[in-house]
Amino acid sequence: MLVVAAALIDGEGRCLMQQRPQGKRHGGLWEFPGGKVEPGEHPAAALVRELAEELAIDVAADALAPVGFATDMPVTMLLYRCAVWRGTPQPLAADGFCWERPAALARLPMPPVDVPLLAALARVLAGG
Ligand SMILES: Nc1nc2c([nH]c(=O)n2[C@H]2C[C@H](O)[C@@H](COP(=O)(O)OP(=O)(O)OP(=O)(O)O)O2)c(=O)[nH]1
Repeated sequence: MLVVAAALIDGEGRCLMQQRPQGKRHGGLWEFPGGKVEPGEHPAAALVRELAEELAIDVAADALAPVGFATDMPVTMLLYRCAVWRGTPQPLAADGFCWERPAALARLPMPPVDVPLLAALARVLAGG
């Protein structure tokens, strides 16, 4: 299963994470917004679609920069970062969300595939 997700980064270097609804796989855990890539869909286009559906924001595909990928079978997740979008993110598909620096986000319970990707994001944002 190919999943795409976004690290939305605000002007203070904080990243948005959202809480998966109870009752879903990994319900209650904190995740990057995103979702499954549909058959034949370009991954960046899938992420633009998911961000519109989940957060009601407009993102241009060329504003998405790859951070890395990780696998926790059956999920392989591609993480992109994005610092430019139109609109104010709304938690349309989540139980809530928060903006925190990656070091603070590491304390939140999250699905296994997110752990190495959050660490990769922290390195990228630190410039290393
Ligand atoms: N969006 C997102 N999904 C993640 C993350 N980490 C992680 O393991 N996943 C998993 C949870 C889901 O199995 C899959 C994402 O698919 P989805 O969000 O479109 O699927 P869903 O569970 O909401 O919908 P469904 O399977 O009930 O149809 O990837 C993450 O950080 N962000």
